[in-house]
Amino acid sequence: MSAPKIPEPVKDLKVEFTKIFINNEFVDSVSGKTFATINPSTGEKLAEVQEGDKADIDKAVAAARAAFKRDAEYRKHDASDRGRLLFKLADLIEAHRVQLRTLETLDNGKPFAMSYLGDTLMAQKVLRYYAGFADKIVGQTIPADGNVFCYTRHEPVGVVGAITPWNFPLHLAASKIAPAIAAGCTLVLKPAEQTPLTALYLASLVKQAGFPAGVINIVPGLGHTAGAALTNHPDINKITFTGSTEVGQLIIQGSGKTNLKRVTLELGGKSPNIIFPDSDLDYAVEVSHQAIMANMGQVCCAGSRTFVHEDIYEEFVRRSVERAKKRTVGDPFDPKNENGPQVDETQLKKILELIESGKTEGAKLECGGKRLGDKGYFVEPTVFTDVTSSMRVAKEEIFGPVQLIFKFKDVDEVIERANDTSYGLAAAVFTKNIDTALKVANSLEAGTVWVNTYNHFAFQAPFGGYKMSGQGREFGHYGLEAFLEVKTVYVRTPTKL
Ligand SMILES: NC(=O)c1ccc[n+]([C@@H]2O[C@H](COP(=O)([O-])OP(=O)(O)OC[C@H]3O[C@@H](n4cnc5c(N)ncnc54)[C@H](O)[C@@H]3O)[C@@H](O)[C@H]2O)c1
Repeated sequence: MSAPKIPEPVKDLKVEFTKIFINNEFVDSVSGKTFATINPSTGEKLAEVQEGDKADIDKAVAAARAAFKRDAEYRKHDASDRGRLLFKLADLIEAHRVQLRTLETLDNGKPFAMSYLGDTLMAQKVLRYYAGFADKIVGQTIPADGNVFCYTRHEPVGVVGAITPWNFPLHLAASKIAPAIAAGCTLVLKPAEQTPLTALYLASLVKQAGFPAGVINIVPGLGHTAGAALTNHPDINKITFTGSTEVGQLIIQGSGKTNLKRVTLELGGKSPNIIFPDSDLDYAVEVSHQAIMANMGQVCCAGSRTFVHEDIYEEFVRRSVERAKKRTVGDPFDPKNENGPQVDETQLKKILELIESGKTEGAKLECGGKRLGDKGYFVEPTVFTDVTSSMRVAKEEIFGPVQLIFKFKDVDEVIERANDTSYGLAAAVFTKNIDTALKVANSLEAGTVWVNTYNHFAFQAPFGGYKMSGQGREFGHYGLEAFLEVKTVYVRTPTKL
């Protein structure tokens, strides 16, 4: 299929939805508090949003629990009705895509085309993928020993708490909602405080789509208050979380301290991208550049450690630096810009501080390294060489447009170095040699490995991390199972069946 034409953004879009969404109603916070969401391109306030806290989370969880009761309207629906609701929500996102994309770019700063490709389109796709699953969730009949008829039922895990980050706000909100609803759960979603606006717009579409009250609730708020209240809530059966490894650890602790709620974690990464000398150099340089620079480097599986074979190292570095210098940065609504701003001042400062540490620790800054302008949170595309594994830039997730290029000599050495990280989200290898490709792919400790490509995503396939990059999987059938409990039923029979 050819890529659809990207339409013009909405001019002077008014922010309509800033309230907490509980029981299909937009309401103010119990405390009366609000927080500001900022346009990262200008640093100016976009809107004041109602700030949910523990009392609001309690209300939302009570609404989701009531909607999950066995005699509630939602539980009496046919499974295919849940699929129909998800299809309807996807259609509504498609109908409102220009408003949603405009809002995403205003709130997050990502290029308008990325708001289409990375968010509204992904949101539609994931909702449609799981909509089809709703009436295809099947158990087994089991030839158990003894005089019994034995079968399993796959039942919804219950009330789900979903916590999302700011880098793909709409896409990740939809990615939590879709499998939870397909499985028959109800849900309370807390979007990231930096980018709450598209999730709140989505709330208005939830109501239009016809979801019964309480099935999907959306509570904007801060992490250490609203997020923590959800994590520690005794009446939440499962948390599905995307965000940093540090907060992932708090979520597991919260589960352990309270009711052992199920937990799925999609966390950070420091993903290796390995280039062998037989690869197509122009292609490998471009894909490796995009692997780290796309979405301003704010991608959990970004190719943040580029390992290049010594035979092509000099030339690869030369071309990568040339490419990084050409990358256009500026107003994300201007289609000629490849990068917009980083999401907020905190991220800007974190990235600049890590760049400084790289320079102090002896890495060679080939290009970039500075803030661009004094308005908004723009960072120059940056390339470092002569990086060693002990440097902070090599170990910590920078989450910015900073490429690190390392030199290697042979396959076993690079596998070892690539795996020398506490993360394990993704990895890539570029080579024309199938034996090398398979050896590397099978040896890397990562949840996803790309061969001769990067950042290829399909909702039909699972995604998730080894080691400290996560727990469990999202997407595909694996992602659905994460929202299901398995019940085994034995029925005594007079004879062996
Ligand atoms: N693996 C993936 O699929 C994936 C995708 C996107 C982002 N990420 C990771 O997310 C991180 C960037 O996002 P971030 O800075 O927003 O992460 P973050 O962990 O600070 O925030 C993510 C979410 O958690 C909430 N939160 C913060 N403190 C909390 C607490 N104490 N209890 C409960 N919730 C809390 C935030 O409000 C936000 O909604 C990066 O590390 C990135 O790699 C991972």
